[in-house]
Amino acid sequence: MKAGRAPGRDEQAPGARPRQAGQRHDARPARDGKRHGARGRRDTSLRRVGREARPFLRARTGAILRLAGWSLLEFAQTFLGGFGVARALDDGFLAGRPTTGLLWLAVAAAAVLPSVPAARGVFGRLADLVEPLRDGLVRRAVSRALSGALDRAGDVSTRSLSQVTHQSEIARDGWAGLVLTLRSFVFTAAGAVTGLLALSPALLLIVLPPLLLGAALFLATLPPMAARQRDYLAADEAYAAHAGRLAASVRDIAAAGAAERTVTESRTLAEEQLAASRSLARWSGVRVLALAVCGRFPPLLLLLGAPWLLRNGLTPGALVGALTYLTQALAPAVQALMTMLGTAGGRLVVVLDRFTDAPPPPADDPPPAREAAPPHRGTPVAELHEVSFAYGPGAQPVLDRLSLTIEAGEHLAVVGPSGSGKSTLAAVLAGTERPTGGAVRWRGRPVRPADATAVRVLLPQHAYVFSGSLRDNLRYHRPGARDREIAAMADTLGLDPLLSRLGSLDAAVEPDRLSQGERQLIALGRAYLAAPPLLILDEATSRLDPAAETRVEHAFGALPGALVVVAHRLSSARRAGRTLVMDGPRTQCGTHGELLDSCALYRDLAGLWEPADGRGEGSGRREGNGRGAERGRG
Ligand SMILES: Nc1ncnc2c1ncn2[C@@H]1O[C@H](COP(=O)(O)OP(=O)(O)OP(=O)(O)O)[C@@H](O)[C@H]1O
Repeated sequence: MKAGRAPGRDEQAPGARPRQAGQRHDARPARDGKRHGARGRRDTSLRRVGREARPFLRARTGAILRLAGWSLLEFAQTFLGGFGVARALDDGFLAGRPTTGLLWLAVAAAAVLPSVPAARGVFGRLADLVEPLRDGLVRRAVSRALSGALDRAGDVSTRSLSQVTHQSEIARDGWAGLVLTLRSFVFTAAGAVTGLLALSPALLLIVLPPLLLGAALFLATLPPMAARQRDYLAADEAYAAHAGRLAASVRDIAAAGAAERTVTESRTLAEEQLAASRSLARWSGVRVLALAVCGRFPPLLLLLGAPWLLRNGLTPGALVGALTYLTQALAPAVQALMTMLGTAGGRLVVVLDRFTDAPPPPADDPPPAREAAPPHRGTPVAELHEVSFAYGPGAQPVLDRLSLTIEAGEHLAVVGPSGSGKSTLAAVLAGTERPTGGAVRWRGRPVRPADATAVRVLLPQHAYVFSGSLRDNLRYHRPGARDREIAAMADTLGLDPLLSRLGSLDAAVEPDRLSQGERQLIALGRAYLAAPPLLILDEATSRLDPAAETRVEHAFGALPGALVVVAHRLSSARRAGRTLVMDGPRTQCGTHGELLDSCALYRDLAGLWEPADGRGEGSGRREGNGRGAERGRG
């Protein structure tokens, strides 16, 4: 048999590993209801961040007031900038008094001078607001890592390390930028509006509507942009995690023949990332529109309304002063604020939410969840209808119009000489090879890759075991399996000696230090815990001794699903209710007794196997289900 050509759930590469118990950040959110889910997350994340921000800010009221004090200089500078220009024109140059004009210009210019000590003061006070945030975040990440280390190793420590180093720095820089920009905007806007009011209240009639409209539009884009930002980060993280696992498991993927599925998964993740970035870009477009309305429309409207304003008593100096406020102070401040809120602000909320997010629940918290409801005995689990298969257009068919029904509770053995197509049949049944003719159905429905994990487990000869704890290896298909279920499984399948040798379920599994038989036992153990509707063992017990194999097959035979065993011993075929004999495209199906009577190839195989099995056939014609050959072509 070709080991690992047909990947089953056990043969999934780490890139396809199911979610571990307690892993809260689902790297790849389901497409269905994705928006809905994102909305729910965003609402709670904003609320969570807001709830934690309020006491933080309350405790730093003094620092905020000191920062505001230094920022008053910015207010004065803005106010004098426009007002000085207006007075210089009206009272100086246009009134024929150039000296007065120059003096007012000097006043406007002098207002810039205090900006140097003001910047020093602002940055000094800024530290009082920013450093405590970072210290608090680092403290939180460290304590989370310590409690995580007590519970379990793994994801938590990786996440905490990123929080201590990278994410806390992003939060600190984002928070510092937000405070600086917000403060500057508030005092600049206040200075400009006061100046406009001082020059002529009518100016506000023209300037305020576009400013307010743009601000409203911008605020409306914030929640969806935060959600898109979060989706994008999640998609980015999912892709990065997938790529990281791929890099570490290229050999496993090749060994398990999971390349095609891995490529499909990579493509899906890349498409999700692309969709998230496109959506983010669309909202960025709306934000640019808001910026334009806010920053560019007021000066434009002022110029358009200039004749009306001048007719109604506005002086030319006041008009130029107002333009100075709009173009030199307000527009840059609005632009800086919106850019800040739209980029670093969104990131800040997302990153802070990671810290406010509750830590993952303990590993055993989630209730054990079977991946599929147990099938009713006797209902068809897998059906082949006139199935043909060849490895290439000109190649000899390996399967030729084979029809076969496998029912829940049934135990089917597949036997045949080397190269007769047993592994190919296993792959076609498992849906990893598509038939070139005919149809395969699972539980009455055409095979869909999306159903694969819920329907079947295919174990090849070479078992896939990964570095990690024994518990993680055994719970690979059922992350929620409890320790007592694992213990019961170990008892049933005969894993206890291996468990004792390794020490405990927490023991680290080093695949290279396990024998082939031990690896097979681990793979069989996780398949038993998963109890899938269809279990296909493609020589998956070949490295077990006959007694262990008997124990395992009896245990699997008692499960409610269907069991298909590519047998390499006569004893294995005799245990099955039915046996399918493959001889290239020719097949024959029947009970052990029927086949001994009617199938020369089976008799030959039985003769060859008997000595190796170490026991005679005796009168061992077991009762099968008596269905006989279903479809063969001789
Ligand atoms: N990937 C492949 N490409 C082309 N031909 C293949 C491929 N895999 C198998 N075959 C051919 O298909 C036929 C059936 O192979 P298959 O592995 O299914 O037989 P088998 O009964 O499982 O053999 P064994 O018991 O030796 O593993 C053989 O002739 C084999 O050479």
